[in-house]
This record gives sequence, structure tokens and C-alpha cells, in this order.
Amino acid sequence: MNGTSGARPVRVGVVGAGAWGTALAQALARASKGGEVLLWAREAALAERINQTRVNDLYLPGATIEPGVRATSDLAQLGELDALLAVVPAQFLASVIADLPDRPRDLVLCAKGIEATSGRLMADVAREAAPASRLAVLSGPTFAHEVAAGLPTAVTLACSGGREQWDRLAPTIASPAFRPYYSDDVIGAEIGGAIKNVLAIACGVVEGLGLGQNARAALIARGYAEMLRFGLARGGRAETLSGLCGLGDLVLTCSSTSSRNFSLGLALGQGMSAAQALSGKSSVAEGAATAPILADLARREGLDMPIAQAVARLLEGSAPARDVVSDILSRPLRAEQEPAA
Ligand SMILES: NC(=O)C1=CN([C@@H]2O[C@H](COP(=O)(O)OP(=O)(O)OC[C@H]3O[C@@H](n4cnc5c(N)ncnc54)[C@H](O)[C@@H]3O)[C@@H](O)[C@H]2O)C=CC1
Ligand SMILES: O=C(CO)COP(=O)(O)O
Repeated sequence: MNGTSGARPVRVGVVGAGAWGTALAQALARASKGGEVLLWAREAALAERINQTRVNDLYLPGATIEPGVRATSDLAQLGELDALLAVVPAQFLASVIADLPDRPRDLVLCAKGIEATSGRLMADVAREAAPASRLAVLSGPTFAHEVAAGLPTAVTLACSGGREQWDRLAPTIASPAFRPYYSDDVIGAEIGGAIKNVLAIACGVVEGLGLGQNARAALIARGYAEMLRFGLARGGRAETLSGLCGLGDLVLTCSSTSSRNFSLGLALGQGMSAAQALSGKSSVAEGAATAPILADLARREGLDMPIAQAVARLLEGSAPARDVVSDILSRPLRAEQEPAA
């Protein structure tokens, strides 16, 4: 049991025991002050080890898992809970959610990506796979190891069900070190998280090529302009993208080797191929799957997104990093601000 919604406690679980799912289970256990949080791991042996050793040695080895977290590899056990946080990588959300019985529940989407095969954002995927669910998006500057250690941060919790859903979810999720902020802009929240991963790869490339801190700051600002362009075209709001789930997370992941996406870019900038940089990794760098589909969507929708296009080109391996950057730098000069619509 966890949190309260009026008189009745909200029973909550986490679907996906990667680094972020595990850290979120920690945050929920702390918010519940003694209640149980069920954590679904795809790997049965991992679920057993988490329960026995209180460590997720595969995805988050540095953290000691709160006593209130119980791991299981049986997804059906989560089927009856009132609220689920979906934390499997974006490319697997549809298949995992489809295995849950469809019934009315709060489903909080925590993956940051676009489905590569369809171009769908996470809420579109979940709407089809779990039509009875009430959807929300949780996103912000949140390195898993810091959240698991109880270090403070703040996130956007965008609720499709407005304040009524927020009133149910916020007490279940919030603690002094994990502060959700209310929004009803689901589209803006999911786009911020998906696009910042692609921009973090670009910033890693700049670092790998040794282009300097000025270049990185310029890239963050121009990357943010691309995030805004895509977000506004999809009906997201500028104030959402300037908040925790957009600019906040962009600044975090574009400036730290703790980011898997930044580290992937760093390797590309240092001359590694994408295949080399990604091979043998059990952890996910979502930007690698999101960049090609984002570039494709932007092209189809007539949106100017040169940084996203450049990351997609680099990942496909058709040109070395230095040439891709040189192409970006020789584009025609333009006004910094978008013309008013
Ligand atoms: N790690 C972090 O600091 C944060 C991650 N996120 C997002 O959370 C999502 C999950 O990332 P992490 O927990 O970091 O993952 P991770 O990289 O730690 O672990 C990979 C996850 O993918 C799962 N997986 C692999 N193959 C699968 C399959 N065929 N079907 C279903 N699941 C499969 C594994 O079981 C594991 O849970 C991503 O969208 C990521 O962008 C968001 C905020 C912070
Ligand atoms: O989303 C994150 C922090 O907010 C984690 O970023 P990476 O997936 O690049 O490690």
C-alpha cells in the first residue's frame, strides 16, 4: 500500500526494474512511509536477487534497496494495483503493457523516447495498449543513481486527468527529496524527455571532438529551439518545455558523462562507430532509437531540425563526426527567433 487517495490507500507498482524503475521504486517506498511497492523485473533471476540481497546488481549496483520494495517477475501480480509507473524502455512499452490486464488504473509513463517502428509518442502507444488507463507522464532531471541515493530533485507530473488525477498521484509519489510539479500538458512533457536524449548525444559529440564549452552551450540553446519547434507543432506548450521535463533535463544530460546518451555521443565524437559504442551494453541510450525516427518525422512535417538530423546521420554511420559538424556550421545564416505565427 502506498500514499492516500481520500480514505483509501493507493496500491502502487513499477513496471521495469532497470536503473530508473528501481530508483523510482525507492522514491515510492520513501513516499509511502512503510507501504509495499511492487517492482516488476523482466529477468526472473534478477527479481530473486533483489529480494534476497536488496541490490539490483544488473542495472543499479550502487544502491541498497528500501525494505518496502518487493520484486517479482510475474507481471500479473501488478494487474490489480491502482497505479503503475511504466519504466520499460520506449521500444518495449507497447509489448509489456499489452501483457497487463486492461482495467481502469493510473498509468504513469516514465520512458523518454519515441517508438521507432511507428513514430508514436509514449501516450499514443499506451492509449492503444491500455485503453482503460488514465495516463500521466513523469519526466525531469533525474539521474537514477542520485534519486536512489535520496538526493533531491524535482519533476514534471503531467496528468491527462487534470487536478483530480494529480490529487491521487502526487501524495503517492512525492517526498521532500522527490518533488513533482503539476502540469496537464502530457504532450509537452513526453516530447521534452524524448528530444533531450537526442540533444545529449549531440553534446557528447561536441565534447568528443574537443570543440569547447562555448560550442556546447550554443548547441544546448539551438537544440532547445528544435525541441520547441517540434513540441509546439505537436500541440505541446512552450512553458512546459522551458520547465523541468524540457530545459531542466536538457541541461542535466547535455553536461554529464553520467548520461548514457551523452556518453554515446562522446564515443562517436572520439571516432567510434555507433555499433561499437552500443555493443554489449545492457543499459539503454534511448536517443539512439529516437534520433532516426525524430529526424524522419521532422522531415515529413517540414520542421527544421538540423541537430536531430545530424545525430541521425552520425548514428547511421554515413559520415564521420567532424564532417557532420562542419556541415551544420556552414548552413545559411538565419534569424535566431522563429517568425511569429
Ligand atoms: N536511468 C536513468 O537515469 C533514467 C532513465 N529514464 C528512462 O527510463 C527508461 C528505462 O531506462 P532505465 O531504467 O535506465 O533502463 P536500463 O538501461 O537501466 O535497463 C534496461 C531495461 O530494459 C529492459 N529490457 C531489455 N529488453 C527488454 C525487452 N525485450 N522487453 C522489455 N524490457 C526490456 C530491461 O529489463 C531493463 O529494465 C528509458 O526510457 C530511460 O530514458 C528516465 C529518467 C532517468
Ligand atoms: O534521463 C535521464 C536523466 O534525467 C538519464 O539520461 P540518460 O538516459 O542519458 O542516462
